[in-house]
Amino acid sequence: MAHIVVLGGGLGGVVMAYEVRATARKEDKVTVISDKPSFDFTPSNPWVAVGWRTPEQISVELEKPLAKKNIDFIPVAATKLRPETNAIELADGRTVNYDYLIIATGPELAFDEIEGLGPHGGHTHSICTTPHAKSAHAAFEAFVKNPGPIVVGAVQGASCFGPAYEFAFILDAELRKRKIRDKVPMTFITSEPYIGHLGLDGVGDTKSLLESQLRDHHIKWITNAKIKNVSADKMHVEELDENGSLKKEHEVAASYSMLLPAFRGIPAVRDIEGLVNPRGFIIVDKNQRNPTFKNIFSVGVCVAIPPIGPTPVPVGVPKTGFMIESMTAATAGNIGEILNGAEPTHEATWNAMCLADFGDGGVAFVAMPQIPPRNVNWAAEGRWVHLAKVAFEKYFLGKVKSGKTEPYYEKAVLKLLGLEKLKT
Ligand SMILES: Cc1cc2nc3c(=O)[nH]c(=O)nc-3n(C[C@H](O)[C@H](O)[C@H](O)COP(=O)(O)OP(=O)(O)OC[C@H]3O[C@@H](n4cnc5c(N)ncnc54)[C@H](O)[C@@H]3O)c2cc1C
Repeated sequence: MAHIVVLGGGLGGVVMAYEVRATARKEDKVTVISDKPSFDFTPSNPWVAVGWRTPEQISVELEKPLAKKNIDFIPVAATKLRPETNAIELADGRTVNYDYLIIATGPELAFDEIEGLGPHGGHTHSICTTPHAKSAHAAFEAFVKNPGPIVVGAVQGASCFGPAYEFAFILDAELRKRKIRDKVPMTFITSEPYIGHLGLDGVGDTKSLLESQLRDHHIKWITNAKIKNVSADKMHVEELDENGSLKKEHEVAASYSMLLPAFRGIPAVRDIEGLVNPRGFIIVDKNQRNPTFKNIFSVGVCVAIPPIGPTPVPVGVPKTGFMIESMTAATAGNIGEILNGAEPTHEATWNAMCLADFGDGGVAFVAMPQIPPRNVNWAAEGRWVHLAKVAFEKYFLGKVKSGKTEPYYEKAVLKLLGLEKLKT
Protein backbone atom coordinates (compact mmCIF):
# COMPACT_ATOMS: atom_id res chain seq x y z
CA MET A 1 0.00 0.00 0.00
CA ALA A 2 1.25 3.50 -0.82
CA HIS A 3 0.19 6.77 0.77
CA ILE A 4 -0.29 9.52 -1.81
CA VAL A 5 -0.61 13.00 -0.33
CA VAL A 6 -1.86 16.03 -2.26
CA LEU A 7 -0.80 19.29 -0.60
CA GLY A 8 -3.31 22.05 -1.44
CA GLY A 9 -7.08 21.94 -1.98
CA GLY A 10 -7.43 24.48 -4.79
CA LEU A 11 -8.10 24.17 -8.50
CA GLY A 12 -5.10 21.91 -9.07
CA GLY A 13 -5.15 19.95 -5.80
CA VAL A 14 -8.78 18.83 -5.75
CA VAL A 15 -8.79 17.64 -9.35
CA MET A 16 -5.41 16.03 -8.72
CA ALA A 17 -6.79 14.05 -5.80
CA TYR A 18 -9.74 12.74 -7.83
CA GLU A 19 -7.52 11.81 -10.74
CA VAL A 20 -4.83 10.06 -8.73
CA ARG A 21 -7.57 8.17 -6.85
CA ALA A 22 -8.64 6.85 -10.23
CA THR A 23 -5.14 5.79 -11.34
CA ALA A 24 -3.86 4.50 -7.96
CA ARG A 25 -4.50 0.94 -6.84
CA LYS A 26 -7.50 0.19 -4.64
CA GLU A 27 -5.30 -0.48 -1.60
CA ASP A 28 -3.46 2.86 -1.90
CA LYS A 29 -4.48 5.71 0.38
CA VAL A 30 -5.02 9.23 -0.95
CA THR A 31 -5.05 12.26 1.40
CA VAL A 32 -5.60 15.95 0.68
CA ILE A 33 -4.06 18.48 3.08
CA SER A 34 -5.32 22.04 2.77
CA ASP A 35 -5.11 25.12 4.95
CA LYS A 36 -8.87 25.63 4.72
CA PRO A 37 -11.95 23.38 4.71
CA SER A 38 -13.39 24.66 1.42
CA PHE A 39 -12.48 24.86 -2.25
CA ASP A 40 -12.85 28.36 -3.72
CA PHE A 41 -13.17 28.82 -7.49
CA THR A 42 -10.52 31.56 -7.90
CA PRO A 43 -11.48 32.52 -11.51
CA SER A 44 -14.81 33.87 -10.17
CA ASN A 45 -13.13 36.19 -7.66
CA PRO A 46 -13.42 39.26 -9.95
CA TRP A 47 -17.22 38.70 -9.92
CA VAL A 48 -17.23 38.47 -6.10
CA ALA A 49 -15.38 41.80 -5.92
CA VAL A 50 -18.22 43.64 -7.70
CA GLY A 51 -21.03 41.68 -6.05
CA TRP A 52 -21.97 39.52 -9.07
CA ARG A 53 -21.33 36.42 -6.95
CA THR A 54 -21.24 35.79 -3.21
CA PRO A 55 -18.29 33.84 -1.79
CA GLU A 56 -20.74 31.05 -0.87
CA GLN A 57 -21.79 30.65 -4.52
CA ILE A 58 -18.24 29.81 -5.61
CA SER A 59 -17.14 27.66 -2.65
CA VAL A 60 -17.50 23.94 -1.95
CA GLU A 61 -16.95 22.33 1.47
CA LEU A 62 -14.48 19.57 0.63
CA GLU A 63 -14.87 16.94 3.31
CA LYS A 64 -17.99 15.17 1.97
CA PRO A 65 -17.19 15.04 -1.76
CA LEU A 66 -13.65 13.83 -1.02
CA ALA A 67 -14.92 11.20 1.45
CA LYS A 68 -17.38 9.95 -1.20
CA LYS A 69 -14.39 9.15 -3.40
CA ASN A 70 -12.46 7.50 -0.56
CA ILE A 71 -10.04 10.40 -0.15
CA ASP A 72 -8.97 11.50 3.35
CA PHE A 73 -9.00 15.19 4.11
CA ILE A 74 -6.91 17.15 6.63
CA PRO A 75 -7.93 20.83 6.71
CA VAL A 76 -4.76 22.01 8.48
CA ALA A 77 -1.93 24.11 6.96
CA ALA A 78 1.45 22.52 6.28
CA THR A 79 4.24 24.40 8.01
CA LYS A 80 7.30 22.47 6.86
CA LEU A 81 8.09 19.81 4.30
CA ARG A 82 10.88 17.34 5.19
CA PRO A 83 11.55 15.58 1.87
CA GLU A 84 14.54 13.64 3.25
CA THR A 85 12.18 11.79 5.63
CA ASN A 86 9.02 11.94 3.42
CA ALA A 87 7.21 13.93 6.08
CA ILE A 88 5.03 17.04 6.26
CA GLU A 89 4.70 18.97 9.50
CA LEU A 90 1.31 20.57 10.12
CA ALA A 91 0.25 23.69 12.03
CA ASP A 92 -1.47 21.59 14.72
CA GLY A 93 1.78 19.75 15.55
CA ARG A 94 0.93 16.60 13.60
CA THR A 95 3.32 15.01 11.10
CA VAL A 96 2.00 13.24 8.01
CA ASN A 97 4.19 10.71 6.19
CA TYR A 98 3.85 10.02 2.48
CA ASP A 99 5.19 7.69 -0.16
CA TYR A 100 4.27 10.10 -2.99
CA LEU A 101 3.62 13.80 -2.59
CA ILE A 102 1.98 16.15 -5.08
CA ILE A 103 2.52 19.80 -4.24
CA ALA A 104 -0.42 21.97 -5.38
CA THR A 105 -0.30 24.88 -2.96
CA GLY A 106 -0.62 27.71 -5.47
CA PRO A 107 1.46 30.80 -4.68
CA GLU A 108 2.27 32.91 -1.70
CA LEU A 109 1.28 36.48 -2.60
CA ALA A 110 4.36 38.72 -2.39
CA PHE A 111 2.65 41.96 -1.31
CA ASP A 112 5.54 42.76 1.04
CA GLU A 113 7.90 43.36 -1.90
CA ILE A 114 6.33 46.79 -2.59
CA GLU A 115 5.66 49.43 0.04
CA GLY A 116 1.93 50.00 0.56
CA LEU A 117 0.82 47.08 -1.66
CA GLY A 118 -1.96 44.71 -0.71
CA PRO A 119 -4.98 44.43 1.54
CA HIS A 120 -3.14 43.60 4.77
CA GLY A 121 -2.04 47.00 6.00
CA GLY A 122 -1.46 48.29 2.44
CA HIS A 123 -3.62 50.50 0.23
CA THR A 124 -4.51 48.26 -2.72
CA HIS A 125 -7.20 45.61 -2.90
CA SER A 126 -6.73 42.07 -4.15
CA ILE A 127 -8.85 39.49 -5.97
CA CYS A 128 -6.30 36.68 -5.59
CA THR A 129 -8.26 34.86 -2.89
CA THR A 130 -12.00 34.76 -2.29
CA PRO A 131 -11.71 36.44 1.16
CA HIS A 132 -9.66 39.21 -0.52
CA ALA A 133 -12.34 39.58 -3.20
CA LYS A 134 -14.99 39.79 -0.47
CA SER A 135 -13.23 42.68 1.25
CA ALA A 136 -12.51 44.30 -2.16
CA HIS A 137 -16.30 44.22 -2.68
CA ALA A 138 -17.03 45.89 0.68
CA ALA A 139 -14.51 48.62 -0.23
CA PHE A 140 -16.07 48.99 -3.70
CA GLU A 141 -19.52 49.57 -2.17
CA ALA A 142 -18.01 52.33 -0.01
CA PHE A 143 -16.17 53.74 -3.06
CA VAL A 144 -19.32 54.09 -5.20
CA LYS A 145 -20.81 56.41 -2.57
CA ASN A 146 -17.87 58.75 -3.09
CA PRO A 147 -16.34 57.89 -6.48
CA GLY A 148 -12.89 58.96 -7.64
CA PRO A 149 -10.04 57.60 -9.78
CA ILE A 150 -9.49 53.84 -10.10
CA VAL A 151 -6.21 52.04 -10.85
CA VAL A 152 -6.12 48.36 -11.85
CA GLY A 153 -3.12 46.35 -13.01
CA ALA A 154 -0.28 43.98 -12.24
CA VAL A 155 3.07 44.81 -10.62
CA GLN A 156 6.67 43.95 -11.54
CA GLY A 157 7.26 40.21 -11.40
CA ALA A 158 3.54 39.39 -11.74
CA SER A 159 2.60 36.44 -13.92
CA CYS A 160 -1.16 36.61 -13.86
CA PHE A 161 -2.37 39.39 -16.19
CA GLY A 162 -5.70 38.11 -17.57
CA PRO A 163 -7.55 38.69 -14.27
CA ALA A 164 -6.24 42.28 -14.10
CA TYR A 165 -7.72 43.06 -17.54
CA GLU A 166 -10.89 41.22 -16.55
CA PHE A 167 -11.29 43.20 -13.37
CA ALA A 168 -10.72 46.56 -15.12
CA PHE A 169 -13.46 45.81 -17.66
CA ILE A 170 -15.80 44.31 -15.06
CA LEU A 171 -15.42 47.44 -12.89
CA ASP A 172 -16.12 49.55 -15.98
CA ALA A 173 -19.29 47.52 -16.71
CA GLU A 174 -20.50 47.78 -13.10
CA LEU A 175 -19.81 51.53 -12.93
CA ARG A 176 -21.75 52.04 -16.18
CA LYS A 177 -24.61 49.99 -14.74
CA ARG A 178 -24.64 52.27 -11.69
CA LYS A 179 -24.43 55.31 -14.01
CA ILE A 180 -21.34 56.73 -12.30
CA ARG A 181 -18.69 55.76 -14.85
CA ASP A 182 -18.40 59.46 -15.83
CA LYS A 183 -17.13 60.25 -12.32
CA VAL A 184 -14.35 57.64 -12.41
CA PRO A 185 -11.12 58.16 -14.40
CA MET A 186 -9.56 54.71 -14.87
CA THR A 187 -5.90 53.74 -15.46
CA PHE A 188 -4.48 50.30 -16.20
CA ILE A 189 -0.89 49.97 -14.93
CA THR A 190 1.13 46.92 -15.92
CA SER A 191 4.65 45.54 -15.93
CA GLU A 192 3.98 44.01 -19.38
CA PRO A 193 6.10 45.58 -22.15
CA TYR A 194 2.92 46.16 -24.15
CA ILE A 195 -0.82 45.81 -23.62
CA GLY A 196 -1.88 42.23 -24.35
CA HIS A 197 1.58 40.68 -23.75
CA LEU A 198 0.02 38.61 -20.92
CA GLY A 199 3.38 37.10 -19.93
CA LEU A 200 3.22 35.15 -23.22
CA ASP A 201 4.58 37.75 -25.68
CA GLY A 202 0.99 38.16 -26.86
CA VAL A 203 -1.33 35.56 -28.26
CA GLY A 204 -2.82 36.08 -31.70
CA ASP A 205 -3.57 39.78 -31.81
CA THR A 206 -4.18 40.32 -28.08
CA LYS A 207 -2.19 43.58 -28.37
CA SER A 208 -4.67 45.24 -30.76
CA LEU A 209 -7.70 43.55 -29.21
CA LEU A 210 -6.97 44.68 -25.67
CA GLU A 211 -5.68 48.13 -26.66
CA SER A 212 -8.83 48.81 -28.60
CA GLN A 213 -10.99 47.48 -25.73
CA LEU A 214 -9.19 49.77 -23.27
CA ARG A 215 -9.65 52.73 -25.65
CA ASP A 216 -13.33 51.87 -26.22
CA HIS A 217 -13.88 51.76 -22.47
CA HIS A 218 -11.94 54.99 -21.81
CA ILE A 219 -9.28 53.31 -19.72
CA LYS A 220 -5.79 54.88 -19.99
CA TRP A 221 -2.72 52.70 -19.56
CA ILE A 222 0.95 52.66 -18.56
CA THR A 223 3.12 49.70 -19.64
CA ASN A 224 6.69 48.75 -18.58
CA ALA A 225 5.60 50.01 -15.18
CA LYS A 226 7.35 49.47 -11.86
CA ILE A 227 5.32 50.40 -8.79
CA LYS A 228 7.68 52.15 -6.36
CA ASN A 229 5.17 52.63 -3.53
CA VAL A 230 1.49 53.10 -2.81
CA SER A 231 -0.08 55.51 -0.33
CA ALA A 232 -3.70 56.04 0.69
CA ASP A 233 -4.74 58.06 -2.36
CA LYS A 234 -1.97 57.71 -4.95
CA MET A 235 0.85 55.55 -6.22
CA HIS A 236 4.35 56.32 -7.44
CA VAL A 237 5.11 54.55 -10.71
CA GLU A 238 8.30 54.37 -12.78
CA GLU A 239 7.80 53.79 -16.49
CA LEU A 240 10.85 52.19 -18.13
CA ASP A 241 11.89 52.37 -21.78
CA GLU A 242 12.61 49.28 -23.87
CA ASN A 243 16.20 49.14 -22.59
CA GLY A 244 15.08 49.13 -18.97
CA SER A 245 16.09 52.76 -18.27
CA LEU A 246 13.77 55.23 -16.58
CA LYS A 247 11.52 56.90 -19.16
CA LYS A 248 9.06 58.77 -16.95
CA GLU A 249 7.88 58.98 -13.36
CA HIS A 250 4.15 59.08 -12.66
CA GLU A 251 2.18 60.00 -9.58
CA VAL A 252 -1.20 58.35 -10.21
CA ALA A 253 -4.23 59.23 -8.08
CA ALA A 254 -6.28 56.28 -6.86
CA SER A 255 -9.35 56.23 -4.62
CA TYR A 256 -9.75 52.51 -5.31
CA SER A 257 -7.07 50.21 -6.68
CA MET A 258 -6.40 46.54 -7.34
CA LEU A 259 -2.91 45.44 -8.33
CA LEU A 260 -2.01 41.78 -8.82
CA PRO A 261 1.18 41.05 -6.87
CA ALA A 262 4.17 38.91 -7.81
CA PHE A 263 3.94 35.29 -6.67
CA ARG A 264 6.47 33.12 -4.85
CA GLY A 265 6.50 29.64 -3.30
CA ILE A 266 4.91 29.06 0.12
CA PRO A 267 7.19 29.12 3.23
CA ALA A 268 6.73 25.39 3.96
CA VAL A 269 8.75 24.50 0.83
CA ARG A 270 10.56 27.69 -0.13
CA ASP A 271 14.10 27.04 1.08
CA ILE A 272 14.48 23.34 0.21
CA GLU A 273 17.53 22.89 -2.01
CA GLY A 274 16.90 20.82 -5.11
CA LEU A 275 13.14 21.13 -4.74
CA VAL A 276 12.59 24.78 -5.61
CA ASN A 277 13.95 27.59 -7.79
CA PRO A 278 15.10 30.90 -6.23
CA ARG A 279 11.48 32.18 -6.03
CA GLY A 280 10.41 29.00 -4.22
CA PHE A 281 8.53 27.43 -7.16
CA ILE A 282 8.74 23.65 -7.47
CA ILE A 283 11.16 22.39 -10.12
CA VAL A 284 9.65 19.60 -12.24
CA ASP A 285 10.75 17.57 -15.25
CA LYS A 286 8.58 16.79 -18.27
CA ASN A 287 6.67 14.23 -16.20
CA GLN A 288 5.79 16.83 -13.49
CA ARG A 289 8.31 15.11 -11.18
CA ASN A 290 11.01 16.82 -9.12
CA PRO A 291 14.44 15.67 -10.35
CA THR A 292 16.00 15.61 -6.82
CA PHE A 293 13.15 14.10 -4.80
CA LYS A 294 11.69 11.63 -7.24
CA ASN A 295 8.61 10.83 -5.17
CA ILE A 296 7.53 14.49 -5.29
CA PHE A 297 5.41 15.87 -8.12
CA SER A 298 3.84 19.29 -8.54
CA VAL A 299 0.92 20.86 -10.41
CA GLY A 300 -0.56 24.34 -10.75
CA VAL A 301 0.71 27.82 -10.04
CA CYS A 302 3.44 26.58 -7.66
CA VAL A 303 5.30 24.87 -10.57
CA ALA A 304 8.47 26.64 -11.80
CA ILE A 305 8.13 27.74 -15.43
CA PRO A 306 10.83 30.10 -16.79
CA PRO A 307 9.75 33.47 -18.27
CA ILE A 308 9.14 33.53 -22.00
CA GLY A 309 12.04 35.94 -22.60
CA PRO A 310 13.65 39.08 -21.17
CA THR A 311 11.43 42.16 -20.73
CA PRO A 312 12.38 45.65 -19.42
CA VAL A 313 10.34 45.00 -16.27
CA PRO A 314 10.25 41.32 -15.18
CA VAL A 315 7.05 39.41 -15.96
CA GLY A 316 6.27 35.73 -15.37
CA VAL A 317 4.33 33.14 -17.35
CA PRO A 318 0.66 32.60 -16.43
CA LYS A 319 -0.56 29.16 -15.43
CA THR A 320 -4.19 28.81 -16.39
CA GLY A 321 -6.89 26.31 -15.46
CA PHE A 322 -6.67 24.31 -18.65
CA MET A 323 -2.90 23.96 -18.35
CA ILE A 324 -3.33 22.90 -14.74
CA GLU A 325 -5.87 20.23 -15.79
CA SER A 326 -3.31 18.81 -18.20
CA MET A 327 -0.64 18.80 -15.43
CA THR A 328 -2.98 16.86 -13.10
CA ALA A 329 -3.91 14.32 -15.78
CA ALA A 330 -0.21 13.71 -16.59
CA THR A 331 0.76 13.41 -12.91
CA ALA A 332 -2.05 10.96 -12.16
CA GLY A 333 -1.03 8.87 -15.17
CA ASN A 334 2.62 8.89 -14.06
CA ILE A 335 1.94 7.92 -10.44
CA GLY A 336 -0.35 5.14 -11.71
CA GLU A 337 2.50 3.85 -13.88
CA ILE A 338 5.07 4.02 -11.07
CA LEU A 339 2.73 2.18 -8.67
CA ASN A 340 2.48 -0.54 -11.27
CA GLY A 341 6.25 -0.82 -11.62
CA ALA A 342 6.64 1.17 -14.85
CA GLU A 343 8.50 4.36 -15.71
CA PRO A 344 6.39 7.54 -16.04
CA THR A 345 5.52 8.48 -19.62
CA HIS A 346 2.81 11.16 -19.36
CA GLU A 347 3.62 14.76 -20.21
CA ALA A 348 1.41 17.81 -19.69
CA THR A 349 0.77 20.02 -22.70
CA TRP A 350 1.49 23.29 -20.85
CA ASN A 351 -0.60 25.13 -23.44
CA ALA A 352 -2.06 28.48 -22.46
CA MET A 353 -5.78 28.87 -22.95
CA CYS A 354 -7.81 31.52 -21.20
CA LEU A 355 -11.18 33.21 -21.17
CA ALA A 356 -11.06 36.80 -19.93
CA ASP A 357 -14.57 38.00 -19.13
CA PHE A 358 -15.45 41.68 -19.43
CA GLY A 359 -18.95 41.45 -17.99
CA ASP A 360 -20.78 41.96 -21.25
CA GLY A 361 -18.11 40.57 -23.58
CA GLY A 362 -14.60 39.23 -23.31
CA VAL A 363 -11.43 38.01 -24.97
CA ALA A 364 -10.38 34.37 -25.36
CA PHE A 365 -6.96 33.13 -26.37
CA VAL A 366 -5.23 29.84 -27.10
CA ALA A 367 -1.41 29.52 -27.29
CA MET A 368 -0.03 26.11 -28.29
CA PRO A 369 2.75 25.77 -27.32
CA GLN A 370 3.29 28.62 -24.87
CA ILE A 371 6.59 29.75 -26.37
CA PRO A 372 6.44 31.29 -29.87
CA PRO A 373 6.65 30.30 -32.72
CA ARG A 374 3.40 28.43 -32.14
CA ASN A 375 1.21 25.94 -33.93
CA VAL A 376 -1.90 27.70 -32.61
CA ASN A 377 -1.79 31.40 -31.85
CA TRP A 378 -5.37 32.51 -31.63
CA ALA A 379 -7.38 35.24 -29.91
CA ALA A 380 -10.93 36.50 -30.39
CA GLU A 381 -13.50 38.62 -28.63
CA GLY A 382 -17.26 38.61 -28.20
CA ARG A 383 -20.20 38.17 -25.85
CA TRP A 384 -19.83 34.39 -26.13
CA VAL A 385 -16.68 34.63 -23.96
CA HIS A 386 -18.78 35.85 -21.01
CA LEU A 387 -21.18 32.93 -21.50
CA ALA A 388 -18.30 30.45 -21.86
CA LYS A 389 -16.80 31.72 -18.61
CA VAL A 390 -20.10 31.19 -16.79
CA ALA A 391 -20.11 27.64 -18.22
CA PHE A 392 -16.48 27.16 -17.05
CA GLU A 393 -17.53 28.11 -13.49
CA LYS A 394 -20.52 25.73 -13.50
CA TYR A 395 -18.45 22.93 -15.01
CA PHE A 396 -15.65 23.30 -12.48
CA LEU A 397 -17.84 23.60 -9.37
CA GLY A 398 -19.75 20.53 -10.63
CA LYS A 399 -16.48 18.68 -11.10
CA VAL A 400 -15.34 19.46 -7.53
CA LYS A 401 -18.70 18.38 -6.07
CA SER A 402 -18.99 15.18 -8.10
CA GLY A 403 -15.38 14.05 -8.44
CA LYS A 404 -15.53 13.71 -12.24
CA THR A 405 -12.04 13.48 -13.66
CA GLU A 406 -12.04 14.01 -17.42
CA PRO A 407 -11.04 17.44 -18.77
CA TYR A 408 -14.31 17.76 -20.71
CA TYR A 409 -14.32 21.52 -20.68
CA GLU A 410 -11.00 21.99 -22.44
CA LYS A 411 -12.24 19.64 -25.16
CA ALA A 412 -15.57 21.48 -25.35
CA VAL A 413 -13.96 24.90 -25.72
CA LEU A 414 -11.47 23.66 -28.30
CA LYS A 415 -14.35 22.15 -30.23
CA LEU A 416 -16.29 25.40 -30.01
CA LEU A 417 -13.29 27.21 -31.44
CA GLY A 418 -12.83 24.63 -34.18
CA LEU A 419 -9.36 23.84 -32.77
CA GLU A 420 -9.99 20.34 -31.48
CA LYS A 421 -7.83 18.63 -34.11
CA LEU A 422 -4.91 20.91 -33.30
CA LYS A 423 -4.70 19.81 -29.66
CA THR A 424 -1.16 18.50 -29.11
C1 LIG B 1 -7.96 36.31 -9.63
C2 LIG B 1 -7.58 35.17 -10.50
C3 LIG B 1 -8.39 34.82 -11.56
C4 LIG B 1 -8.05 33.76 -12.39
N1 LIG B 1 -8.86 33.47 -13.43
C5 LIG B 1 -8.56 32.42 -14.22
C6 LIG B 1 -9.43 32.08 -15.30
O1 LIG B 1 -10.43 32.72 -15.53
N2 LIG B 1 -9.12 31.02 -16.06
C7 LIG B 1 -8.01 30.28 -15.82
O2 LIG B 1 -7.77 29.32 -16.52
N3 LIG B 1 -7.15 30.60 -14.82
C8 LIG B 1 -7.40 31.64 -14.01
N4 LIG B 1 -6.55 31.95 -12.99
C9 LIG B 1 -5.28 31.21 -12.85
C10 LIG B 1 -5.38 29.85 -12.12
O3 LIG B 1 -6.28 29.02 -12.80
C11 LIG B 1 -5.82 29.99 -10.68
O4 LIG B 1 -4.89 30.79 -9.98
C12 LIG B 1 -5.94 28.66 -9.95
O5 LIG B 1 -6.65 28.85 -8.76
C13 LIG B 1 -4.60 28.03 -9.64
O6 LIG B 1 -4.79 26.77 -9.08
P1 LIG B 1 -3.74 26.13 -8.03
O7 LIG B 1 -4.32 24.85 -7.58
O8 LIG B 1 -2.38 26.13 -8.61
O9 LIG B 1 -3.71 27.17 -6.81
P2 LIG B 1 -4.89 27.57 -5.85
O10 LIG B 1 -6.20 27.46 -6.52
O11 LIG B 1 -4.47 28.88 -5.27
O12 LIG B 1 -4.87 26.46 -4.73
C14 LIG B 1 -3.86 26.33 -3.77
C15 LIG B 1 -4.43 25.69 -2.53
O13 LIG B 1 -3.40 25.38 -1.61
C16 LIG B 1 -3.77 25.79 -0.32
N5 LIG B 1 -2.57 26.06 0.48
C17 LIG B 1 -1.74 27.13 0.40
N6 LIG B 1 -0.78 27.03 1.33
C18 LIG B 1 -0.99 25.90 2.00
C19 LIG B 1 -0.34 25.26 3.10
N7 LIG B 1 0.73 25.78 3.69
N8 LIG B 1 -0.84 24.09 3.56
C20 LIG B 1 -1.94 23.53 2.99
N9 LIG B 1 -2.60 24.11 1.95
C21 LIG B 1 -2.12 25.27 1.47
C22 LIG B 1 -4.62 27.04 -0.58
O14 LIG B 1 -5.48 27.36 0.48
C23 LIG B 1 -5.41 26.62 -1.81
O15 LIG B 1 -6.56 25.90 -1.45
C24 LIG B 1 -6.85 33.02 -12.14
C25 LIG B 1 -6.03 33.39 -11.08
C26 LIG B 1 -6.37 34.46 -10.26
C27 LIG B 1 -5.45 34.83 -9.11
